[in-house]
Amino acid sequence: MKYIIALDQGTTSSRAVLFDERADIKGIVQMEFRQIFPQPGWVEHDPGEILNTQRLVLEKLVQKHGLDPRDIAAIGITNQRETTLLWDRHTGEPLYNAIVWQDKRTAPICEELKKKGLDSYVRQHTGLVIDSYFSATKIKWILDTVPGARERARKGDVAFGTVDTWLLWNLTNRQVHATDYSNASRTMLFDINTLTWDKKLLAELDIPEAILPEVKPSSFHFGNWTYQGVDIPLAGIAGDQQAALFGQACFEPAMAKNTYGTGCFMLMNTGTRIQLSKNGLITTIAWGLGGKVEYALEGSVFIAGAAVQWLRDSLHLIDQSKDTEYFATKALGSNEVYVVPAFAGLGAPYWDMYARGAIFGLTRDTGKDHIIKATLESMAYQTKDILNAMEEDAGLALASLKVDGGACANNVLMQFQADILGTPVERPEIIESTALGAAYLAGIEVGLWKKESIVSNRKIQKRFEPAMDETTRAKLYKGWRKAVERTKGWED
Ligand SMILES: Nc1ncnc2c1ncn2[C@@H]1O[C@H](COP(=O)(O)OP(=O)(O)O)[C@@H](O)[C@H]1O
Ligand SMILES: O=P(O)(O)OC[C@H](O)CO
Repeated sequence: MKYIIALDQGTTSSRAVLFDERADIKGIVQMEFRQIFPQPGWVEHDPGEILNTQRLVLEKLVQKHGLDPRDIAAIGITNQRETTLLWDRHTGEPLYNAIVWQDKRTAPICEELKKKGLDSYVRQHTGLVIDSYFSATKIKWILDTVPGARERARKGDVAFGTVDTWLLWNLTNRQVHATDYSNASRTMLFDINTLTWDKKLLAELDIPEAILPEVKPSSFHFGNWTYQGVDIPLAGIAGDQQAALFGQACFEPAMAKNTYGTGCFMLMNTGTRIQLSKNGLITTIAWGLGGKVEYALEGSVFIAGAAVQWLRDSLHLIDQSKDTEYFATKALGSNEVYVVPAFAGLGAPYWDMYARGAIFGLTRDTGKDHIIKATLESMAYQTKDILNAMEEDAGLALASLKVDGGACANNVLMQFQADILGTPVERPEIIESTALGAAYLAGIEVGLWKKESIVSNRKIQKRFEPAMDETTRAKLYKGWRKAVERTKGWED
């Protein structure tokens, strides 16, 4: 029996997932790591913790299942995207903590770019909107802030990477400095038309080209992880949301999935066509595979499951994420409270770096249950904002929404999602689509699987049918839009 391991380096935890030849999950080892909030709006990770937790879960998984390293056909890497690391090529020492995708400190740099009138250039070339979400301004901030950093970078002593690149470089014993097309397309420095780094944007931000990784297909033999003397191919890399699109077998244009993790990310395959959104979505590379690159439209919501963590860790209203289902059930039928979790500004389709969170509709009888329920519902409302934009861009209505990610295990949330969309919601048997996608990409490269067989492997576990009348749906959604309007531009 041969195995594939997926390394899923997420925003809040590092996971290693073991798949057998049938792509069934045989084991998962997971470790959370620290979220560092040095100032309001700033979010950092310790690069050493990212690496150590990821290495530990990988080694634990291999040991726990008594795997012979020769039976591990390949490893795939998938990762939280945009999060930015710079390190010394000689010592491996990071120049600064990893600046996480949610971090808002570079909003002023974005304003400068906007003032220079670069919005449409950025859109045309990178498919993105100018926002602190993407890596480019985070790189500039580190180069501007760490003494001597830019000089060292010019001399070729510094490497930049998103998390996949950091892991790959370390797992290959500092041999390979590379990334894949899907991750490169999240930097705001990569031209998605020509598939090259964009010289004009590099110059505007004063980022030396010498720090950049090589860009390769997502299914590719990047290098080896040597374990107990055996070389195991690192044969796939993709950003976690693109990996989930792959894992859900969304291979044809107009096929879409929505992942409910820390954030919420809906991606729709647009094939080999670059489609620019008229409704606040971004255009991204889905993957590079079989000698071509495919694209996707994406709606990125910054806070989804993270709002549930806020209920747990900051408000102490619940002990565990899954408790939300119990409390929300107690408040079913009451819909007057809205939580807008704009803790890190608002992403698609609003793109407001200055929005901040708020709770609306409080009355004397509002209790814990209502706030918990409204927090869950905020994920569904944000998803509706995105789906509306996507359907308008694509000129079609989705027959059903494919879901995955940690929070899609919540039945109350999924039923409300179907209700508020008026569209059925399909939950697959394997909700670890991200890891599955990374495993598939690696397995294809080493000849274990074929893309065609992946479609027949996907099984639905539960389908949620809409049960809400149109008048109620319209009334509730109107309330949500009103609430969102009032959170915009809160921070000066
Ligand atoms: N049953 C649940 N109900 C609501 N939220 C949940 C539930 N289970 C997990 N979550 C939320 O989902 C997120 C974890 O999902 P996961 O896909 O592991 O995220 P990530 O890859 O971003 O770390 C957490 O934010 C957690 O609070
Ligand atoms: O860690 P996740 O699963 O919330 O994903 C984060 C995204 O990749 C950020 O763009």
